[in-house]
Amino acid sequence: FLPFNDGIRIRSSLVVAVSDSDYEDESQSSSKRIRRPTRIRPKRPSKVDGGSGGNIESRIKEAQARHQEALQDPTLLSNTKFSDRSDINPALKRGITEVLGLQTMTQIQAKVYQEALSGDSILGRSKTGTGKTLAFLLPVVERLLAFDPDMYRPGKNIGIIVVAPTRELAIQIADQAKSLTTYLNDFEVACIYGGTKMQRDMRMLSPRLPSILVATPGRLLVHLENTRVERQKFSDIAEDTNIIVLDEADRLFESFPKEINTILSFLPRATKRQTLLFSATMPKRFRFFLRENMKIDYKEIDCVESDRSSRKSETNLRAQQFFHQLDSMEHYVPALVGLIQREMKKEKDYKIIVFFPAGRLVRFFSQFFSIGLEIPVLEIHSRMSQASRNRASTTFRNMKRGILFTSDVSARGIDYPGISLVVQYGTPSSRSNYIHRLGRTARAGRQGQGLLIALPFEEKQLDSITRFDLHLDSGDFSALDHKTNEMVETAKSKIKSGHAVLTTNAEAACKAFLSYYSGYGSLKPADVVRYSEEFALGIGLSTVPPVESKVAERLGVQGLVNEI
Ligand SMILES: Nc1ncnc2c1ncn2[C@@H]1O[C@H](COP(=O)(O)OP(=O)(O)OP(=O)(O)O)[C@@H](O)[C@H]1O
Repeated sequence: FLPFNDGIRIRSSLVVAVSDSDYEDESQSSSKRIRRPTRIRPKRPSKVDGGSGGNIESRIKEAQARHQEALQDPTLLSNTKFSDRSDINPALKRGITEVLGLQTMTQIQAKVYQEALSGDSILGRSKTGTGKTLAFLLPVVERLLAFDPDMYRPGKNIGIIVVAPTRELAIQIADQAKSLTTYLNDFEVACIYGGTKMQRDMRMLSPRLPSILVATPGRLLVHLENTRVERQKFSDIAEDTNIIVLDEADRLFESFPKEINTILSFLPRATKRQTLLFSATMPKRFRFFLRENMKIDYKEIDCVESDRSSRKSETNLRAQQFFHQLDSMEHYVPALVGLIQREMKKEKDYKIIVFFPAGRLVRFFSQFFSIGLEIPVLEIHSRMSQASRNRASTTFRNMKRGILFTSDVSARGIDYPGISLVVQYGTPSSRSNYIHRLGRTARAGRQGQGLLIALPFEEKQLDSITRFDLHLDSGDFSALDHKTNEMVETAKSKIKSGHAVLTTNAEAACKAFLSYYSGYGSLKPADVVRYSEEFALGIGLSTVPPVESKVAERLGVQGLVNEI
């Protein structure tokens, strides 16, 4: 974490009118394709947050089913029904029960509501899939409604800014805010994120400002530093925003420290605003960082620590966790194929997410499966255009059965309904990362499974995760049936002979493998190159494709690979 200077204003001296060019936000995307931004308008209940958008009877049924599922996790719900609380605005209650389809507050929702309504800053932690989104949205909207006109005027101020680390998560939060506020008048929700045209953001910010603005850090910062809305500097508008929420706060501070630091410096001082920080994980160094550097006097609400009944106390009780150790890189591809086939046979309504360590690996394997093995697979990673990302995300959300290959852009916060299995193909970089990826399954009382596949050289990394009570999955995935084996070999021979799509992506995947594992644990450069060569052979290439000398030097493998 970088040193943090909350309260010190860091401003760009140059404030320019918005240009027509694209801006990227999270450092992840190289795409220049443009997506129409989401203007989220309340009052029109729509198909959001797993809701059917159907008639009232079907929504009531859905709500009852959701409540029954929630009851399956004895640690999830509190004793408080939303309808029992007289201090929740009736219009918000309607949004919660009729649109979101919820009856009883979860533990985190009940605890945060109580505390946040007073305006205190909150550091909130509860396990993945326990309803943190509504836990922060409900009290802040309720507070906003109670503000005097000198604090907040609808359309003239942005009441609440919510920052989330990925675009999909920002969209999801905005969707939930829209559902919650469906029956409120004079209340708008807007969502801005990278990969879209700035001009379109402007249409969401003017002529009226939204009550809630959900944003990714990069795009928000661009507006704070450069934009004028109706001739007013956006940064001056933000000076009057008294409530800020940082969702997945540990990730935001870890990956975007400068951006978050600067964003907060544009807002009212910590003592004058309400700051809500949420995540399922609060690593020690993050707490230390907050204590040392942030001048926020926050209350801590930790629903994880209080849950001592569970041994696997940081992961979700309803997620069964398995691991499998690959004994040779030769098995990398067959084990992946065999595993997917096994799961497809095992569950009628399989809905599987497979996490890979890099976007280029995601791209290659989704094409290897879709083109080479005729097993359709969706992909989401930061190397796609935002439009394709959104399309894949919506498709997967609505699928009863399907497979998504993805990178860590989908690791946090994303709430795809009904995930039966989360596979982590390669040991994740940290405990937190493991918890968040696993948390895409077994949400809100549902059951699910997680399977971590450790590569032959990842034993040590796996050790640091054993505290999660992983059970061994000793299945022999790599023993493929004759037909599948033939298909794998045919796909590999296409790659060898220079298939237009597969070969290019195989080469990119191989470079990504080399690059990712070069910075990994205590692997020696010669070993990284050896494993990369074995990976290359496994996907049909004859060797690691040549890398630029500069890159080889950066990765510490100069002289060990072919350089150009
Ligand atoms: N009170 C409730 N009763 C039943 N289900 C709920 C309740 N509140 C939220 N949910 C459902 O729980 C699911 C997970 O909610 P949400 O995405 O807010 O979890 P989260 O705690 O933020 O998870 P993550 O840590 O992964 O971001 C959603 O499908 C949501 O509709």
